[in-house]
Amino acid sequence: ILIQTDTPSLPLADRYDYVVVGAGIGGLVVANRLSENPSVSVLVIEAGDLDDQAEDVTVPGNVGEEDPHRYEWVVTTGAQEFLDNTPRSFTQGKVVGGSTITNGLCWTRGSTADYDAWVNLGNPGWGWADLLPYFVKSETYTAQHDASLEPTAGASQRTDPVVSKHGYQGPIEVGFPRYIYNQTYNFLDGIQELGIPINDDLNSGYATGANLIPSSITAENQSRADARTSYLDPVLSRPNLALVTGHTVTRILHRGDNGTAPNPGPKVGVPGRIITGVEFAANSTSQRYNVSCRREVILAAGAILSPVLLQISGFGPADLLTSLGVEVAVDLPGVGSNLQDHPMLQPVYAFDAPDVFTAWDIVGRTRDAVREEYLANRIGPWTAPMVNTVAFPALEWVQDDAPQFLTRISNATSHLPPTYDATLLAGYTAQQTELTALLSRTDTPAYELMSTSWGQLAVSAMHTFSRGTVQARSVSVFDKDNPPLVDPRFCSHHFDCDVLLAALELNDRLIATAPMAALQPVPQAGFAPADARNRTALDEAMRALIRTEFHLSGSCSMLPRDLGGVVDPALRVYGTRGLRVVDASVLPLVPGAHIQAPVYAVAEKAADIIRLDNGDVAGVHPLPKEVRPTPPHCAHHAHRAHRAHRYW
Ligand SMILES: Cc1cc2nc3c(=O)[nH]c(=O)nc-3n(C[C@H](O)[C@H](O)[C@H](O)COP(=O)(O)OP(=O)(O)OC[C@H]3O[C@@H](n4cnc5c(N)ncnc54)[C@H](O)[C@@H]3O)c2cc1C
Repeated sequence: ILIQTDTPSLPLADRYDYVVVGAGIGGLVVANRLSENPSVSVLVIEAGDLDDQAEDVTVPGNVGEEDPHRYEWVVTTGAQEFLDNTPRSFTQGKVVGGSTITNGLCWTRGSTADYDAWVNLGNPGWGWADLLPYFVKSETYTAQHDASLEPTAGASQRTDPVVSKHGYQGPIEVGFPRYIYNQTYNFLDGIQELGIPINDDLNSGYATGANLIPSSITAENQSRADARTSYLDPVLSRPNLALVTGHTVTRILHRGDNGTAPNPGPKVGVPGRIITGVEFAANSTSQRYNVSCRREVILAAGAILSPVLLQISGFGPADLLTSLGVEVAVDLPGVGSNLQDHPMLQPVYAFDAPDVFTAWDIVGRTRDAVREEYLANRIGPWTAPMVNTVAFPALEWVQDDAPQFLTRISNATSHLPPTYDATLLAGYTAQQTELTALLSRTDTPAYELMSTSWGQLAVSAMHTFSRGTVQARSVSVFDKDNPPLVDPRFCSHHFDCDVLLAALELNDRLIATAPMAALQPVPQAGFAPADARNRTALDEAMRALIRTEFHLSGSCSMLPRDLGGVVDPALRVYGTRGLRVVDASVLPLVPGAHIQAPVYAVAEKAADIIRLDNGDVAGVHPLPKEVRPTPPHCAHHAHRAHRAHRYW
C-alpha cells in the first residue's frame, strides 16, 4: 500500500506491529521480510519520494556523470583540519531506495577476516560464516560468461566465481556490463606487472587482487538494481505492508517506566525504556502524526540520520543531549561516535594516445548513438559503470617493509574526538588490535584502486584508524539553519594518509608499466612523476583532494556497551525495549569493501533475528528452499558483449 506525499489526510491505522524509519537498504529489506507473514503489519515512513526511474540514475554509464541532487540529503562537514582545513560535502539518498538510487553500483563484500573481527569485538553470530548465508540470500549473481571477454592476447581478465559463495535467487541482481573499454586490459596487465594478481572472485571472502568489479545491475536490462526495485516493488501490493513517502520521522516516542509494564516489546520484564511509536510530519509547519507500534520501531535512517534521530529522541551522550535541551532517556555515549568512512581521492592520468575511446567521448552525436544502442539493445558503453575495474592490494604487496610500516600505528588515542569517554576509548583500543591484524593479512586489502575508462586512478584507504562524529545541533530535523554536524576527521590518525601516499606511489609505478604507458597517461597537476617522488608535494596535493567514498558507518555501532556500543548483537538499542537499528550505522568496523552488499546481508540477518525474537519463525534460517543457492545456469546473453569501438 503506497501512501504518497500529496495524500491530503493519511489513511493510516493507529497501530502497526512494526514501524520502520527510512526506506533505504536496511528499512526495505526488513520491511519485505517481516511482511512475508500476512498476519504481521508493517509501516515504513520515508522522507523522500518514489523516484521516476529517470535515465540519469538508472543507466550505469551515467553514474558519476549526472547530478541527482533531487534525491539527496546534502550535508556539509566541519573544516577538515587534518587535510586542508576546508569542509567536505556528503550526500545520502533521500528517496525510496535510499542511497542505492544514487550510489556507484560497486558490489563487494570484503574479506572473511573483516567479519570475524566483528566477532572478536564482542558480537557473536556476526562472523563471515554467519553472514555468508545472508550474502547468498540477498543476491542473484550472474557471472561474466561471454566468450568475447575471455583473455585476449596479453590480457588476462576473467571472472570465475566460486559458485557456492553466491546466490542465484535473491532479490538484488548483481552482474557485469556488456561493454568493456579496451583500456581495462591495459590496467589489468599493468597491475599484474607490479605483483598484484588477478582474483577470479573478489567476493569469495578472499578479498585481495584485481579484476572487473561486479555491479548492482540487472543482467538482462543492464540497468541499476536498487533496494526499491528489488525489495519493495515486488511486495508493495501486500495488504499488510504500508509505505508513507515524503514524511520525515521527527522523534521516537517512548514511555518513562523501566520495562516492567505489559508488553509492547517481545521480552516482558527486560528493563529498558519502552518504545511506543514515532512522530512524523511532511515539513516543519505541517500536521504532526503519531503512530504506535505493537512490537518494535526499526530505525533505518542511515549512518548520519539514525544517530541524529536517536539523539533528539533522548538516546545519546548525556552532555550533548543536555546542551540541546533534550531530556536524557538513556545515556549512550556511542551514539554518533565511532564514525568511519573510506577516505578517497580521484586523481586523473588522462590518456593522450590516439584512438583511446573513453566515457569522456560520449558527447554530442556520439552520445545520441550510444544512447540509442543502449535503449534498443542494452549494449554498448552505457552499460559500463564509471568504475568497472579495481585492485585491492594487501599492504605487503605494495609496501617494501610492511611489518616496519605497521609499527607506525601507535597505541595512542590522542587523535580521537575530545568527546570520547572511557567506554569509547576501550572500544577504539580493541578496534586498533583488529585493524592491525587485518592489515597484516594477504587476503585483506590495505586500500582500493579504482580505474575508470578515462584514466582516473582513484584510491581509498580500506582499514582506517581515524574516527569521526555525528552530532545533532537542533531538536528539529527540519531546522535548516542548524543541520547536524558531521565530522569524519579524515586522516586524524596519520596512518590513513600514509596508506594513501603509498597508494599514490603505486599509481606512479603503474602508469610507467608498458601496458599503461601505451595509453600515454598525463597526470593531473600535483601527481606527475616529479611530484610523486617528492613526498611533501604529493602529501599536499593528496590532502586537498581527499573526500568521502560514501561508506559512512559505525555511528550506532554494534558493540558491547562497555566498548562504546549502541546496539547489542540482536541490534537492540541498549536501555530500550522495542527499538533496533538496522542500517550502515551498526557496522562496528567498516569492512574493506563498498558497503552496500554488507548492509543488505546485515539487514537480511536482522530480519531473521527480529522474527525469531517475536516468535514469528516460519521461513527463518535455515534458509527456505526457494532461497537456497543453486548452481548458476550458464547465462545465455541475448547480446554478445561488445569490445570497445569508436563512436562518432
Ligand atoms: C553517492 C553515493 C555513492 C555510493 N556508492 C556506493 C557503491 O558504489 N557501492 C556500495 O557498495 N555502496 C555505495 N554507497 C553506499 C551505500 O549505498 C550505502 O552505504 C547504503 O545505501 C546504506 O544503506 P542504509 O540502509 O544505511 O541507508 P540509506 O540507503 O541511505 O537509506 C536511508 C533512508 O532513510 C531515509 N531517512 C533518513 N532520515 C529519515 C527520517 N527521519 N524519516 C524518514 N526517513 C528518513 C533517507 O531518506 C533514506 O532513504 C554509496 C552511497 C552514496 C551516497
